[in-house]
Amino acid sequence: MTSAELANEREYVAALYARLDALRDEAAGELLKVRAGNQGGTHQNRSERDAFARIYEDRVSQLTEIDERLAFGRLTLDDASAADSDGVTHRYIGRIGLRDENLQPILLDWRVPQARAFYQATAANPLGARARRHLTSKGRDIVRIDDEIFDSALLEGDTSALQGEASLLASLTAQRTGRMGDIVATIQAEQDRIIRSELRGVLVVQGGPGTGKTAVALHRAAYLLYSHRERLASSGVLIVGPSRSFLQYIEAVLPSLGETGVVLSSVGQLFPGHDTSADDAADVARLKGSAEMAPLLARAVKSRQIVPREASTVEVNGEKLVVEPQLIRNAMQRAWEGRKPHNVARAAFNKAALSSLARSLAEQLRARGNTIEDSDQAWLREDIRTSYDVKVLLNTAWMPLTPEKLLQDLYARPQWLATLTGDWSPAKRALLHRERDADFTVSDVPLLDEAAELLGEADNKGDAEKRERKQQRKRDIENAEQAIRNMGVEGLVDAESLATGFEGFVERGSTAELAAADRTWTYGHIVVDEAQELSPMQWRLLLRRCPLKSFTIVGDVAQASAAAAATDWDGALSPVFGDSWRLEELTVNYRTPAQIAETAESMAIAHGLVVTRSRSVRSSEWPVDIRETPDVAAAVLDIVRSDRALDALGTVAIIASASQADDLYATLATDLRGGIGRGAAGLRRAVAVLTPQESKGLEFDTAIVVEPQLIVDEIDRGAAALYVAMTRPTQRLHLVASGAIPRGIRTP
Ligand SMILES: Nc1ncnc2c1ncn2[C@@H]1O[C@H](COP(=O)(O)OP(=O)(O)OP(=O)(O)O)[C@@H](O)[C@H]1O
Repeated sequence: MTSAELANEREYVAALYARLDALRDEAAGELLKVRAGNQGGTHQNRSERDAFARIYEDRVSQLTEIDERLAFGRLTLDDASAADSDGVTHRYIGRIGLRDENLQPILLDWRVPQARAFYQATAANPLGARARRHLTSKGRDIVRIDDEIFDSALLEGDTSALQGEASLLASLTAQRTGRMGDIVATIQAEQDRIIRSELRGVLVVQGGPGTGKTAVALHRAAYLLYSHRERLASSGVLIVGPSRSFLQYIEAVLPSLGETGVVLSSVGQLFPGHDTSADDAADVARLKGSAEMAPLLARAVKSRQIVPREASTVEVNGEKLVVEPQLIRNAMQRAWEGRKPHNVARAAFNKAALSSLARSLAEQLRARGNTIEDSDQAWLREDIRTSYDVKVLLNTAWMPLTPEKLLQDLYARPQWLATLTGDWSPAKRALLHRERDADFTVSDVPLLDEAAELLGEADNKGDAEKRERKQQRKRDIENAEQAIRNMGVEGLVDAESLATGFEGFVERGSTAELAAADRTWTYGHIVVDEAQELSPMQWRLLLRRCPLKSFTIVGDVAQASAAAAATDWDGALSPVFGDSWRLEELTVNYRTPAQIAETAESMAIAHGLVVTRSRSVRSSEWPVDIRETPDVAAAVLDIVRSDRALDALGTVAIIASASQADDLYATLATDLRGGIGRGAAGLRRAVAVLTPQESKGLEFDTAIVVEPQLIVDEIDRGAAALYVAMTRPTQRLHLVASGAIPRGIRTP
């Protein structure tokens, strides 16, 4: 690399920033114009102008925010027709695409097909590229360039220029902030292939800890939103993660890639209106997650459609009428024929029962010598409908139900549960027992959803309104597309944002907002992270959210530690997707230094876990530190202090089983005061105290794993939990124990 080359790049990137500033000024000018013209016209004209004003505002802030690392790469391509005297063309790759005044591209969005070679070219398969250059910037300035040459003709005898991994290593050793950042500048070829894999079907990405599964899943979401904007704008993308703290950790990645229209949800939040984070004991969670809960709930609903054992007498306007059980049974039969959910079918049941009752009443009155014309049927029906006795009779036979009530009854009424589970042991039934007012747990969420599916909406009006809202959203997007064509601003604004701008017209909300609040919403694509943890009931829920079965599923079966989790993909996925899913593997560990990864893998293998071996891209200077001491808290404090002395701004996780974590936090908080936090709150502090479960998917400069043998012994699937804990650090791992050190750790 010569200083002249660096100077050239500085000049080019400075010109890109100049263009960025000009575009921003232009958008700001347009905004002023739209605002100035914002009087008069029809209501619709005004509303459209409001919408455009919002678009320009967004555009201005997007162009302002993109300032960091606007351009990060350059491809050198063979091009005989190029104006360049060397017969080569350069293409710059960045976070957004830019064109000059003559509409010639001067910067390519990283997601366009022409940018593929930047991520995938190799010397063996250069994909038309002769060289690739990584640009490292500080603020707006380029401070370093690193070249990879695929064509020997371009080498100037100096092969030390082959240092493509330099910017990757720089980003990997950078201090962790407690929030995940994007990796657009350094996406690796095996990752890029997964990111750009086609939208259709089910893609499963398996990889050991730190292989970039989460990073890849998020960049794939950004890629799909960009490449399939038309389809995904109105249906939306859902990203599911294991916990709120995990969502907090990843939430900045998509906005930094310019994508805000996704729904992020933890598994505990997938049933709108409930936000759960606590879970049941392992054996209870395992039962609640098992597929046998689906037929049990179906039986529970069916058993709430009750044919009376004996005839009953109802009073209608002073007239006594005997109602035989057969009349109710027949009405139920009619309702079942419609194959509708319980609350919806109830309307058909009521209708059929009321008609039969009206007929019986008419016959009874006629038998007594009254004249009843056909035209009198209507008021007879009305009399029956408003009769208190009839209401009680029909409601007892077919009560409207909510998912919450169904589940609470099932848990709090052991006798009813017993009638539904004749083949269960009493001990198994007891697992479900709990008080009616107990809080719902994460494992209840898919059961609530299953129940809601079986029950349907209690009032059909709600259903109709939701359908209308969805249709309206589709119409808004079509109108927005038309408006964009009319105003000649294609490429500047997208229909999704413009349609959202129409909400001034009627308060409707963005696709993401609508989707998040609506249980019956079906998404265009779903990304599931830490997917190995999902139970069969959770998979059923997710499938209902995307019947088109367009999924990206990432995880590591060796890290499966939830009670109802699967230990192989086939077992987890075949009941949901059959064999129509494709598997990709990630094999390079970007997070954990080699000596830590090896120790963790050795422990995992010694405990019988099937790990996907991966290659660490680096090692760090700190060997795994094992401390055996009777005073664990003092040792942890000592390690935290020396770690802070080594790296005052780094992040530290203290990972301990639940029985230890709270006490440790209480002890350490006295010494570390505001610098330490428990659970998700710890992620905003220098030191976080977490259980292995809470640490899932996260990473820290240093991890201190406390009483590792207790983690193995106390937690269901404890070895997997310890494997998760040991693979969190990017630099240093300490193990502190007053008791035994788990098998496999001393002999890496
Ligand atoms: N191509 C890349 N360039 C730079 N950093 C990367 C790249 N790929 C992954 N990383 C970094 O490696 C770390 C681990 O990535 P990530 O959290 O996505 O791994 P994971 O496979 O989901 O791990 P786990 O299974 O342990 O949750 C993150 O800091 C991520 O930013």
